[in-house]
Amino acid sequence: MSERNPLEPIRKAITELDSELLTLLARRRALSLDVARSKEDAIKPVRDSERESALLTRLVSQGRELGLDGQYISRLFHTIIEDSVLRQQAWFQAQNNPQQAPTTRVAYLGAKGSYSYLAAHHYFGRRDRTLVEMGMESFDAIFQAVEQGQADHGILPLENTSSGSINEVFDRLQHTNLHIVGETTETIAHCLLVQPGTELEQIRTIYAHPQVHTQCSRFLASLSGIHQAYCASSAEAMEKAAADPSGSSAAIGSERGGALYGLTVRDTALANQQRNESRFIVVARKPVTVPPQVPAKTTLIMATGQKPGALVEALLVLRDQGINMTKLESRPIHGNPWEEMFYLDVEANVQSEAMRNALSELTRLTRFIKVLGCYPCETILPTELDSTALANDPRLTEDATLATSAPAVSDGSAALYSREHKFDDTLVRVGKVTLGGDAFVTIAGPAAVESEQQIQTTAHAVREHGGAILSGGCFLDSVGGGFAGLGQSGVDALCLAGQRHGLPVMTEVTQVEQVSAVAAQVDLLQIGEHNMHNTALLSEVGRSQRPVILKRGLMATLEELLAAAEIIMAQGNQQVILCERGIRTFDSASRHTLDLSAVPLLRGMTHLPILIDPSQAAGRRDLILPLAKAAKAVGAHGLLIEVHPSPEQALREQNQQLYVEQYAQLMKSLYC
Ligand SMILES: O=C(O)C(=O)C[C@]1(C(=O)O)C=C[C@@H](O)C=C1
Repeated sequence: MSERNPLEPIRKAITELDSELLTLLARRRALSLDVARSKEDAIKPVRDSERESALLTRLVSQGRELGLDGQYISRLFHTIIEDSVLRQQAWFQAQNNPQQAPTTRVAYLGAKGSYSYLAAHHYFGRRDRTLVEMGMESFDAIFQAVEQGQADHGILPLENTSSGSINEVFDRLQHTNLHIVGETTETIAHCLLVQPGTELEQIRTIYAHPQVHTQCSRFLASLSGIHQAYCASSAEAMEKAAADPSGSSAAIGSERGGALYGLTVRDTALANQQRNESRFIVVARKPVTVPPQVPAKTTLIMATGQKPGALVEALLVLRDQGINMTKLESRPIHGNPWEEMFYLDVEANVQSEAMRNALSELTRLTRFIKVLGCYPCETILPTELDSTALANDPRLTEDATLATSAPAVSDGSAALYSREHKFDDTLVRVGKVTLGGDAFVTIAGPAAVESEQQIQTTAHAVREHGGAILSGGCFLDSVGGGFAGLGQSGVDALCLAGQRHGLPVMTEVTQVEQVSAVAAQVDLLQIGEHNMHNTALLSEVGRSQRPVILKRGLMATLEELLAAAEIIMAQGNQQVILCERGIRTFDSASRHTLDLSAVPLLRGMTHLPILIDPSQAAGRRDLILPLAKAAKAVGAHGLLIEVHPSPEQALREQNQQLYVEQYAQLMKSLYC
């Protein structure tokens, strides 16, 4: 114990500060309800992105002055604002539906601690409603309990980011008179739960719900000699693991659920996908109305009949009314082989004029149509603070008129990359980042992922100074004995760093066999200059559904680069981003010669986005800043920048990776 710095008074001070923070948070929440009251009078929407942006920008800069990093501030305030939005929405909803009782009987799958149980508490907790819990054995029993009046609400999982749609619930929705009255999206953090003291090697059986099996299939496949047993719910799985007298059973479930059964966490993050989320719907006998201040979602089912173009015609109705569709799912119709029922989620209030028009038109076009419910949209996407949005983008859009006559492919039709095939610029979405629009996007990271620590530190710097995507090589050429990359463990470390720092991630693939596994993990793939002519690799990436950066070969003409892009696109993948990274010329003053004229030329020849990689072109740090500025000036859509926490100790490319301070300087001069 330190006499000079005794612990207790410091802890006391922290406890007092934390209490103050809580008081302030409660005051903020009360104010947000005052805002709701004011918006009710003015009929203003709950969400105001401009206000959020202004608020966050000020908080991030104020926080920086106090030594707090921007990522931390924006994450913290997203949670606070999300609470504010959801509380306001719940308040509006209660105003609009005053008949709601303070207590509600909720039917959910499984017993205490199941994911549905947690979702029910989360959803109704926001509404200050007291729950009478009714754990059920099946989805059908939930529907029946609400249909027959034993329960007021049912909560049902509808889809999951790893395992997809829950067909049983979709199918049962075809045959119920219940209404969807709400939704909630929950993070499903699967943990391996055991009795206290049980070690991994003692486990003989793992219990889990079949959906959970699917979501954790990769983790489960990595185990050998362990019996994997299915359960009707995660709660039953936990019950079984807790009741095993030998203590050699484990369950997959949530940490909070496990605690209810006296189980402890042995392993975490078991799901195949980093973002493992489930969307639940809430059903009731009576529909609710959603006030105009609250963003609404409407779910409908329809059968269009089997004439050509029937579905397209129906979807065009939505487009014509300016209604955005967020989900389209099809399920067989029982008794009508090969006929499909379509489920649609649209961002519209059923009482709005657009939706009323759409419904009356759709009634004319479909064989069957029914609104399953209109309810408040509770997926609150964070307002992203994009430093690029602050930038004054001087791109030369008129250069698109440089279009050369579009080349054709062998059957005479226009090449897929050409402006003749598609005149408008392609926008490629990578997570929440858009490449190819007006924004100038910087992708940054080390030449190679060297360790977890190195990529975490770099990710922090990339994010803190406004980088949009984190990059890092994992499979590298080792010509001349250089560092060949960490392979799969590098990809894992890169993804973890991206996840922690809220950045999508990009890495290069060099062999056909890597593509499907890497594409399942990262947000953006890259084909390096040495592989621009590797037709097998181009085709394989073309079959994947990940966007891909295609780098120009050292000795390739622009037409050859575009021909390589065509190979990818011909396989189905239209999300190709081109990258100029220097070509071989007679002059060795810099490693390669950055061909900046490629940018305006390519902008005429293709609709695909174009990036510049000044790090690889120059091969030396001092040229990166001027070349990056030039890239922006000639109309590139963004940059690839190499940055390393200590470049002199880098395992490769020591001369071209920026120091973090240089990277910060570069970002400042590009964006501020
Ligand atoms: O200022 C408002 O309009 C609010 O509703 C408050 C608040 C917030 O919590 O700060 C919440 C939601 C809006 O999108 C913007 C800000």
